[in-house]
Amino acid sequence: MAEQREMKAPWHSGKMLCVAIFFIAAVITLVAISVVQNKPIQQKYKYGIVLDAGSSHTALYIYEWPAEKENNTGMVRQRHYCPVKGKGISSYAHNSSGAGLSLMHCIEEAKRKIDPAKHKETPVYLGATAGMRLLMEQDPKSAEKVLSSVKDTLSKTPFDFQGARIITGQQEGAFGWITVNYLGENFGKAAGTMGALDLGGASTQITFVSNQPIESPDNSMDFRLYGSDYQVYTHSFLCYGKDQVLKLALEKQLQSGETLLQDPCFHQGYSQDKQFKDVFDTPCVKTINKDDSKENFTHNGTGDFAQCQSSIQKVFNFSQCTSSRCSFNGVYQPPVVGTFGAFSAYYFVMNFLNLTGQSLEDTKRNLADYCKTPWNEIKQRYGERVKEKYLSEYCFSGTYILTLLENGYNFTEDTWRDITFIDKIEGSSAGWTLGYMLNLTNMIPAEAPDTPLMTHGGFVILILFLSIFLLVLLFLGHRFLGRPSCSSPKDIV
Ligand SMILES: Nc1nc2c(ncn2[C@@H]2O[C@H](COP(=O)(O)OP(=O)(O)OP(=O)(O)O)[C@@H](O)[C@H]2O)c(=O)[nH]1
Ligand SMILES: [Ca+2]
Repeated sequence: MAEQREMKAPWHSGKMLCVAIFFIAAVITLVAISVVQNKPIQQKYKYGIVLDAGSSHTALYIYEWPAEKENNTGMVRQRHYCPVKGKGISSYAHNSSGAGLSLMHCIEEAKRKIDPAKHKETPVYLGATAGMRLLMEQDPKSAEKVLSSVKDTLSKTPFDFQGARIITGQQEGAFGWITVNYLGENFGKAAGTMGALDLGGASTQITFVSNQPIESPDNSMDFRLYGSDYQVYTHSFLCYGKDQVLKLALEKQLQSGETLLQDPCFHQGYSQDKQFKDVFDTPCVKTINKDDSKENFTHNGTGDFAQCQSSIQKVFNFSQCTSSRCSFNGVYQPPVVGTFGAFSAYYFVMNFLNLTGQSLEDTKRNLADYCKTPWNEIKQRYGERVKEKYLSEYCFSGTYILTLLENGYNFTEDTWRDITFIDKIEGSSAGWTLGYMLNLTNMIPAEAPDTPLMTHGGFVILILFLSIFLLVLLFLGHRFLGRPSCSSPKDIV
């Protein structure tokens, strides 16, 4: 009996412990199950649409991101790209209603790509760049009509239309810089940011964080992003996109009133009759120094890189500079520093010419070889897969890119290595559109978002692990130590 009394107290406390453990395990398991059930494993996505109304063409981008992580860097990704058929919206100056209509095919595609239940909450933005800036300068009434036409079309879509406007060159540069650094997840990190080089058809932008104070307020933008302050140098050169520079270069060569143009930037054997108005019909070409009685000129190629470079240098003014240092045309620019991502036409051209990832010297040598290749050989080699207009211009465009980077922005043999020619980063195109949308939807916070101590998945796994651990503990306790603790009184006797 004495033995029985001695055993009674441990049996009672053991039973209590046993019940407590069962209770805790059950509660934890229930919590874990409810956590798993309440939060679907499948992410909920949000969408945003941006139309890039460029000078040469318009493109529609659909972006998507997990709804619960919209403030984290690198979360927004490009889901879909739709190139609008035909030319840019500024080409509809004399047929403005055509501008809105031209977007319909891509809008229909966007409707199919995005879940109809999400259409109403999906913002759509249109930003127009240098082509519309030039049209606004040349013919503001037509520019307004073109903008009204695209606004009209976009406001009739099921999406949440947020406006169609001409963005400034400064915004274009800054948002391109935000895009590449957002996709590269560079914000808030010690490693620093990447500069952005964008070459369009009608303008070109250079944007980077300088290691010197920025002398001109027009070229300076301040951002606080993810807890870090950035002072960015940016400049957009209107008329220095590759299509407009071609017109400037032709105009310089046509100034003598010739109707036969021997052009070193085109391949030997290339010969095309062209209209003077195609060269002079732009506000970028100011001097109208032609013989009005003649409509056409013959454009012949001679294929000489060195002469092409000297001819292109004439479109830059290197002589006037009122700041401590300039790029060209009297525009202040601090020395280039850090890495750069070069996209849009920089990529199209350098990728076609296979000139990415080479030293400046090799790039020049290879480009010189390409330029001196006769036109019929070029057509034979690439004619099947490349549009003839693009094909004829690669020697000119490559030479312009080298001249702009080396003589214009002052990249050297050394800093040339810091330039990467990029098309996409992690599947999303490099360009201003993503940065523009992130800004307008307030998705780039000034401060780094509070990171939860643990991800949702990690929390679920931890809870399950703890539950299993407690059950194992209970089993072991029961098996080896606690026979008395979780057994019936009969067993003890
Ligand atoms: N070779 C080649 N050129 C292209 C391609 N796509 C566009 N281009 C040309 O490259 C130049 C720049 O194109 P984009 O970056 O789209 O220019 P954009 O946005 O229309 O012009 P901006 O308003 O000045 O930015 C233009 O001259 C285009 O005609 C391509 O796939 N291959
Ligand atoms: Ca562009």
